[in-house]
Amino acid sequence: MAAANYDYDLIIIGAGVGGHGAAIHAAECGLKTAIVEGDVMGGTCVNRGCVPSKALLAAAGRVRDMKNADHLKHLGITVDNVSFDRQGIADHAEDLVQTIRGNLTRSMEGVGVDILTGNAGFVDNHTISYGGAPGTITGGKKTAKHIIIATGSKPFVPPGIEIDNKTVFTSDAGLKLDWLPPWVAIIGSGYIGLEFSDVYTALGSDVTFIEAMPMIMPGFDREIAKLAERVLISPRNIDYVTNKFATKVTPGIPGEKPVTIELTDATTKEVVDVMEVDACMVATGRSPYTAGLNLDNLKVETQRGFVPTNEKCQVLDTDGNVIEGVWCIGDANGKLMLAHAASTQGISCVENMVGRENVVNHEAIPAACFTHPEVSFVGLTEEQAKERAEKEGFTIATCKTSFKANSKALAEKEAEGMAKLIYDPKTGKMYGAWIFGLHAADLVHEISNAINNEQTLYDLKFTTKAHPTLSEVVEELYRGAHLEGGMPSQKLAPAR
Ligand SMILES: Cc1cc2nc3c(=O)[nH]c(=O)nc-3n(C[C@H](O)[C@H](O)[C@H](O)COP(=O)(O)OP(=O)(O)OC[C@H]3O[C@@H](n4cnc5c(N)ncnc54)[C@H](O)[C@@H]3O)c2cc1C
Ligand SMILES: NC(=O)c1ccc[n+]([C@@H]2O[C@H](COP(=O)([O-])OP(=O)(O)OC[C@H]3O[C@@H](n4cnc5c(N)ncnc54)[C@H](O)[C@@H]3O)[C@@H](O)[C@H]2O)c1
Repeated sequence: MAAANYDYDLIIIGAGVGGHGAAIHAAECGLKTAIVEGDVMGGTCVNRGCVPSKALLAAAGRVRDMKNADHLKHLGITVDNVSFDRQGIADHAEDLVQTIRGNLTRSMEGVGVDILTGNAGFVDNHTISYGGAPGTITGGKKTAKHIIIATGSKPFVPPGIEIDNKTVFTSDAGLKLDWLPPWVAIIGSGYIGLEFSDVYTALGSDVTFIEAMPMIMPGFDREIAKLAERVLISPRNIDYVTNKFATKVTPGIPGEKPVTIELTDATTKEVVDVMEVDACMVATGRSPYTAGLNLDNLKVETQRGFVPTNEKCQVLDTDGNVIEGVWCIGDANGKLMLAHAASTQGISCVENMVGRENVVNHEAIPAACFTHPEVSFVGLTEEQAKERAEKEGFTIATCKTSFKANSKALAEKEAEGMAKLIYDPKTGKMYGAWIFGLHAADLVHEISNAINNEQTLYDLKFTTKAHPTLSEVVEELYRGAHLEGGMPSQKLAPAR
């Protein structure tokens, strides 16, 4: 039974991972819930993002490993004639998408969430209209006490770049792995660019990065980016240009006519080169997918397309006031464009709806780039932490450890890597952690959970990990951190 006078307690617009997380939790909390999807279930992550990209990375990673004769020889192994089937790898990704899309849909049906189809937009803050063809809203109307916008994002393509989805494409078409261009230029060296460079080079393509910022991997902690460059870029068939914008990209014809890319210097704004390559992937970020929601009816003005929200993900009107009953989560609010951030925000909104105060700490949300080896982090870079420390008047210190000191990594002969912790030596508060190395994506959670639970290094310094495990990399960080308040010896297990 929904709240008085409404069809539902909660309607969610968009069935991506954010919408899914909110729907499952709402049903568990006893809220009568519906989710409206204008396209296929699962959104970006399942259909055009995390899921197919990780399937490609898994297969390409195996190819890279098995072709790495040097590494295998050190383990006493010889493998001859490694080959792969491009279509087979593409099929693996597509099969996984189908499986996870089915699981996601059934999991919502299983807890009684109503699935409505068609594009949705607002009539008012408690009413949506849905069911028309994309871009139109002509179907039925439904009311709810609460409405969550979870409409996600689409690839951002800078002006001047012509997409033909064959020789010039974004991740949407790239994930289909229709062909393996001998030489591919990737515009943007963020998450998507890096992960695709890992896939392409493992499968034999050469890569050139075009990056607008003065350095590649500009979002990473500088020290980690330098090491990542030494391992992920320099030894591979990858080169790069930095401080250059791709200002004009013209598609080609595979095997006949090259793609041309006009490069403009970011400082002088002058065209400095025209590159010719076989293909070009555009990985220059993503734009919120909020058009068509009829946000005017709520007096909401988007900011570069993002829906303005407060710390609880409640939507704000043009005067900055909370619009009662309307929430926005995931890529559409732009707080942190990651799948698990979207779903955590969704759960948090539901908690607030049922009267349990909740605010997501985005500095405790981990992130990872699934290259081989992986990069992971939580919180701030050292550069950001220094800036904050200066502004807020505290000190920061860093502590580092190498995977070369870890027995498990050495046993695997994969000891190229480092971990770094950024903390306040007085309070033991952790502001950020960065890990580059084998299974970094899994290792970061211990630290992100600790930050979320507001644990300090005084709580963690002498915790124990099994030996030999990669987790001892994190143990090394905790033990190596210098605490000005002395050693927390009372935390040691009592002697027997
Ligand atoms: C190549 C790639 C790899 C990625 N890899 C990772 C990764 O490894 N880890 C990670 O954490 N993140 C990853 N991401 C990011 C992740 O996919 C997104 O952060 C996440 O999908 C955002 O979830 P969301 O629920 O906000 O939106 P989405 O997943 O985009 O879902 C939004 C849904 O809303 C629907 N919709 C939009 N408008 C309407 C409307 N008006 N009416 C009805 N329905 C509507 C859309 O059709 C869509 O299904 C990746 C992204 C890409 C592109
Ligand atoms: N493993 C993961 O969690 C994962 C994987 C893929 C994508 N994602 C998400 O998807 C989103 C999009 O990823 P992305 O890699 O496209 O974006 P990004 O923001 O990570 O990187 C974009 C890069 O492109 C550069 N750039 C922008 N315009 C340019 C231009 N005209 N010429 C040259 N360089 C230009 C930027 O300086 C930046 O380095 C990210 O926000 C990320 O959160 C996450």
